[in-house]
Amino acid sequence: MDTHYDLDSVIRKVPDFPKPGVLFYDITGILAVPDAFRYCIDRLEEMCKDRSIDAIAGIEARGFIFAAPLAERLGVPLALVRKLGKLPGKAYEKSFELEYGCDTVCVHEVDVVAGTNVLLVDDLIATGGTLKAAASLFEEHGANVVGFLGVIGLPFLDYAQVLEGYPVDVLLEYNGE
Ligand SMILES: O=P(O)(O)OC[C@H]1O[C@H](OP(=O)(O)OP(=O)(O)O)[C@H](O)[C@@H]1O
Ligand SMILES: Nc1ncnc2[nH]cnc12
Repeated sequence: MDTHYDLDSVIRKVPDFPKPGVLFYDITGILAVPDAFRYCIDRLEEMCKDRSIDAIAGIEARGFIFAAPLAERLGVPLALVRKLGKLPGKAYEKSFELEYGCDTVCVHEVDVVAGTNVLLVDDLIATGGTLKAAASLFEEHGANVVGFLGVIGLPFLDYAQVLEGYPVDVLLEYNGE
């Protein structure tokens, strides 16, 4: 078992960013402390033990930071779920609503392999809209979404309801101000 690290102590809380009324949970504080970052990846890896995972999908941009080292540790391919206009190859697209806006996610068609088990990874899960849209990119083309992993969960924004039916795991939860 890894030594516990108090992640809350390094996550900065920024009121009214990027819009009035939003309390922003800033993971850059985790990245500034190697022990904290390593602890996150250790814990995420632990959560993947005894699960059948063929690939990791990481969500742009902050999700990439955690998804990439996790995929490398597990020895599985990493698919990048990117915002519109960023992928050079042929891509599937899906639009969705955010806590503070609207967006479109895309994935290269070649990274969606029918019949494979994909685990989706992000830094933070709020409404669950991003992950739900990302999941549909895979499921609509024959891949299985086996669950979602996040560093931070905001359950008061009801992601559990949006992602109902899937395993959802986070390292720590915040319940609003
Ligand atoms: O559960 P949801 O309500 O969908 O919100 C969570 C998403 O919002 C944030 O990304 P953001 O779109 O701010 O992009 P960034 O990672 O590029 O900063 C966060 O990194 C998640 O991807
Ligand atoms: N409150 C929040 N803090 C950081 N990232 C977010 N993504 C969506 N909501 C967020």
